[in-house]
Amino acid sequence: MAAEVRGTPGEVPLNAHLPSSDGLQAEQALLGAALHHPAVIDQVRGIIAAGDIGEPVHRLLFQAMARKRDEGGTFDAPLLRMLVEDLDLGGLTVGEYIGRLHASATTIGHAVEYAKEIRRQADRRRLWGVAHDIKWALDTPVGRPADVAASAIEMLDEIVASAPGAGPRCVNVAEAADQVLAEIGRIRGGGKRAGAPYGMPSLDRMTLGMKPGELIIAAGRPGMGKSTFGIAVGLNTSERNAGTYYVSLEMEAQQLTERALAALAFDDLGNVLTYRTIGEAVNLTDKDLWRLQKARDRLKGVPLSIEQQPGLTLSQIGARARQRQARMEREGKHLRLIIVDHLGLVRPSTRYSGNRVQEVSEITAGLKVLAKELGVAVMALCQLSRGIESREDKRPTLSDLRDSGSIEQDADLVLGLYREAYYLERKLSRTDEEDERLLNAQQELVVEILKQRQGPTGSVRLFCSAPCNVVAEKRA
Ligand SMILES: Nc1ncnc2c1ncn2[C@@H]1O[C@H](COP(=O)(O)OP(=O)(O)OP(=O)(O)O)[C@@H](O)[C@H]1O
Repeated sequence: MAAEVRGTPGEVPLNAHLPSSDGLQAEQALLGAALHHPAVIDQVRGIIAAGDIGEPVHRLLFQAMARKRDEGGTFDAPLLRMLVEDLDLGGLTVGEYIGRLHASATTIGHAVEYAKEIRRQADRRRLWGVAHDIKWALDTPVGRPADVAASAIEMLDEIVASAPGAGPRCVNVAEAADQVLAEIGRIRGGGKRAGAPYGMPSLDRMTLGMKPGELIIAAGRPGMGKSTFGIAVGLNTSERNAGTYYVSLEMEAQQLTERALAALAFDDLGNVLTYRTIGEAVNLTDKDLWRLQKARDRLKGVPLSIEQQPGLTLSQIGARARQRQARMEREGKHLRLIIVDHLGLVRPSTRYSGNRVQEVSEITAGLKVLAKELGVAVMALCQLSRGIESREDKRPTLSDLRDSGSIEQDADLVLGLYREAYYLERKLSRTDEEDERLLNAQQELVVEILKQRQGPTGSVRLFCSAPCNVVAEKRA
């Protein structure tokens, strides 16, 4: 059987991958208890999986027990002997070992505690694994320290992300109903709705805001205003003190901030200050500079963080979002919204390399899991397929979602963004009627609610100044 793990700080022991004696005892006690009461396996499966069990023969027995329970069956010591190969464990067969586990089991009362200890030991072994990898990388003078750190963060994050007890996995429906009624009472009493507002009343009314755990897809053709919309929503949300994490895979933080400043400096008195002018810097008047100062003051203390590293994978986004959430909590703020700009630029894992449909499915499913795990809304901006351009009616539909049907499946809400002015402006010759339509549509963004899991579809017409990155409620 396995030897005990011993290590001094700074030193990675050779046997770190093996369970400690505490871990071994916990595994033996748990399996012994399960041999007397198979339901113990159901009880602990929210805490441990077979991969958490350190001793290979224990893992084998746990897998056989779990398989039986999955089939709706039960087991006892004789049946288990038949289910696993009777290997020689060095002077003892598996069959004999099962007999010992059965005979030495004392109580089932502590099964959950045993499972927690097994889990703790498994996580310690994983931590040792990371430490070992770091040490190996340091001893080997190839590779960049930043890459080693990135991979270590990813592995550490997997330990954090898979930790049990992040939230209840299964709730009783009556208790859930109590929670719904309590929430109704809270909102009727003037409390804020859970989640994050778009800050555009007509869209908030149609959707009830961006709820925790929701995946929202905001889709449109290039130039249609996806980033404009994403930034406007991010600003609105964070200005209402709802923490927002903007993952900008396309734009540098500076460009994004120029857009944010233009949006905040916007007034509807005709003093146009575009983000392009801000970026150019040379044509700014004193008044413009004063407006920019005011806009900058509005951003003080606003919980909006911009991630500007391109080429992030989904698990890197997840790891950074968790760090961001922890940091915001420490600062007394709460992360409510993650915006990914845009979905097509999330670097896929190597798992489905080349199969774009599977890659996109993996990313959208992962974003949905992230939303649920962190209890925040995730909005992913997404490009629509070129097919629209050859249609007479260029308003977006669900079938224009490129690459994968899973976007539509995984999303709780799909918003199609459409600016008719974009197309009319580019027409070589316009009829009088089109000229009039252009006049009306010049400052309009239509948000088509193409799918809403918990509500109606429909469309919302918003005011939009694309050059100033403003999207807002239309004046009556
Ligand atoms: N100064 C300006 N004058 C006129 N139009 C502008 C100006 N600045 C930006 N725009 C327009 O605003 C739109 C920018 O939209 P945005 O970047 O939000 O689109 P997007 O859907 O995110 O596009 P992409 O997919 O190409 O990133 C573009 O159509 C662009 O032409």
